[in-house]
Amino acid sequence: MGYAQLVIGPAGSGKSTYCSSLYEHCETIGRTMHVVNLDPAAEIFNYPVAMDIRELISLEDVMEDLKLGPNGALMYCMEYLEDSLHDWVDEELENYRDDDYLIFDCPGQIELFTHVPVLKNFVEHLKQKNFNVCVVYLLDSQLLESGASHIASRVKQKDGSSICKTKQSLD
Ligand SMILES: Nc1nc2c(ncn2[C@@H]2O[C@H](COP(=O)(O)OP(=O)(O)OP(=O)(O)O)[C@@H](O)[C@H]2O)c(=O)[nH]1
Repeated sequence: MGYAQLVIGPAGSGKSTYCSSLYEHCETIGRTMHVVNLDPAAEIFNYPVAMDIRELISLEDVMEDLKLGPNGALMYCMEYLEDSLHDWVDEELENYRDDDYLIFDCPGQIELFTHVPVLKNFVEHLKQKNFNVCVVYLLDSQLLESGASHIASRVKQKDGSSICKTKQSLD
């Protein structure tokens, strides 16, 4: 069995910092772990990148070729990743032994979790590949003082669609 930890949370909440600290900690205590970059927009890393979505697809290429903005291009990249679960992802996972620990540094855009099932399917795929999966959700602790100011409350409408409530509407 392999072990996987998905690190998620809003942009700038400290996901990459957490991954890099965890990597350093594991090095110090003599444990092996590998950090995977799942953010096609990431450019600078403070940890050795073991597996990198940018080897599969580049955000810049998508923006240029498909004339998309950064958010649309990110969505495209992640759906491309989903389409590649049984080839690129599986081939990359083959490089890791049964008892290896993988940490996935994920993109922060909330749409990837609310609008499309990409990350959910990614987790399901890891589980099918015999990975024991957990998720770490990071949040700036200062935001805890005022929940309504940052939590977008998803409300089901009568027709089954959902809307997001912002601070103003919550107030
Ligand atoms: N004060 C403080 N700053 C932090 C902490 N963790 C991260 N930072 C800083 O916050 C900024 C963003 O950190 P990142 O690790 O890049 O955050 P991220 O969630 O990976 O960001 P995205 O990749 O843009 O989604 C950096 O300048 C970090 O140095 C923390 O625990 N405390």
